[in-house]
Amino acid sequence: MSGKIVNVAVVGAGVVGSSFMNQIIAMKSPITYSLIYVGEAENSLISKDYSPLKLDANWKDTLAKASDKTLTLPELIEFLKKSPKPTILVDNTSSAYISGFYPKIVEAGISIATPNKKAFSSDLATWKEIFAGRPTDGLVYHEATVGAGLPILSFLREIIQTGDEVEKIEGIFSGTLSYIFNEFSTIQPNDVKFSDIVKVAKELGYTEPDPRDDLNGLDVARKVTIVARISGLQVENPQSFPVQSLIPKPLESIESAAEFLEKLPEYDADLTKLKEEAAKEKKVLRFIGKVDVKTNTVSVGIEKYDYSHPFAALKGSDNVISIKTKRYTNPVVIQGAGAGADVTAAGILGDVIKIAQRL
Ligand SMILES: NC(=O)C1=CN([C@@H]2O[C@H](COP(=O)(O)OP(=O)(O)OC[C@H]3O[C@@H](n4cnc5c(N)ncnc54)[C@H](OP(=O)(O)O)[C@@H]3O)[C@@H](O)[C@H]2O)C=CC1
Ligand SMILES: N[C@@H](CC=O)C(=O)O
Ligand code: NA
Repeated sequence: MSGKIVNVAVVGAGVVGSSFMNQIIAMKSPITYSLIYVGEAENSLISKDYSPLKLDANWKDTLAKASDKTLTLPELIEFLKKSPKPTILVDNTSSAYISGFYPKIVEAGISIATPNKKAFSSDLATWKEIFAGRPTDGLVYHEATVGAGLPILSFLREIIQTGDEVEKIEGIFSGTLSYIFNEFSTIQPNDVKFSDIVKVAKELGYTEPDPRDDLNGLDVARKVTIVARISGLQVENPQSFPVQSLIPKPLESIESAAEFLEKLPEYDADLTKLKEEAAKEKKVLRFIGKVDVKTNTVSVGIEKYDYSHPFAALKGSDNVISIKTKRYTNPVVIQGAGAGADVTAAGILGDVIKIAQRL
């Protein structure tokens, strides 16, 4: 037993955040992970004296009954700065507002574990600030921002640190779009409608809180921005390279996600035509992200693959990411579920453990 105690503050208890809470509460470990703050959008549990909150498997009921108002980010930072133990903030939201504070949080010596892609895929200057690496900075781990719990970022960072050089990364980076195209565009003909599968992907918890963030290609563009930056490319932002959107033009200006999903069936014919054209060539459609370090190019969009290609046989919400490097001339291929609450939460908790071991 090391006797080490690490304080943990959790923001966001939605699909992924709930699974994270269940896992951290159930986890047995020589390090004690002391939950001192759990905040939802409206209410929160705060341990004002930094003693561990008494939470068990019924934490949701306890949180629902909590009367503390959620701290604003500046208030939360002040609270965590005064924590008497090393502290990790777990951001389980998709909030750009919250992740906009990462540079300040890190500078305050607070570490971060998060599946939230926003800060890492916004402007390059923010990325540089977050990873400035000053000796007093908090640590930042974000494995679940790409491929959910799959070990993609840890693998990339480790091989690069040992002197390897990434040449090409290519693959299916979206659990949602993997699931949708695996069901929609198959080797055996089917009459599956694109809009129906989008709804199922949302029900299964694969999509972003607003599924349009998946369909417009931006979620994949964000992930590709992250792996490209780790691989050494100075990608300015996820809009600085070609990204294909699956949102029908007339639906681009609709405000609510609910109205968008209601109108989407009116445009099913376009993608059905595309898949039938591919089928005539004995091909399937897949949504791909590509990084070519040598030519400094990044792109995101639909591609056609022969029935014999491994991407054509993909199942469920699997991501498959192929990484070719100076040493791995035969690419390393990492495949597995790239979305879903439990696998994503495990990726975040794994990061919490890695941070705690280093604090
Ligand atoms: N789902 C998946 O498979 C994967 C998800 N991710 C990432 O995980 C993150 C969470 O996704 P998911 O759980 O699906 O999304 P959800 O919408 O289910 O959860 C987000 C939660 O954050 C809460 N929230 C928003 N703003 C605040 C705030 N200011 N303070 C406290 N809580 C807040 C929301 O509350 P409210 O609803 O009240 O606004 C909601 O409960 C996202 O960044 C996503 O990209 C990464 C990999 C896979
Ligand atoms: N919506 C995303 C969730 C993980 O990042 C996806 O479908 O891949
Ligand atoms: Na990952």
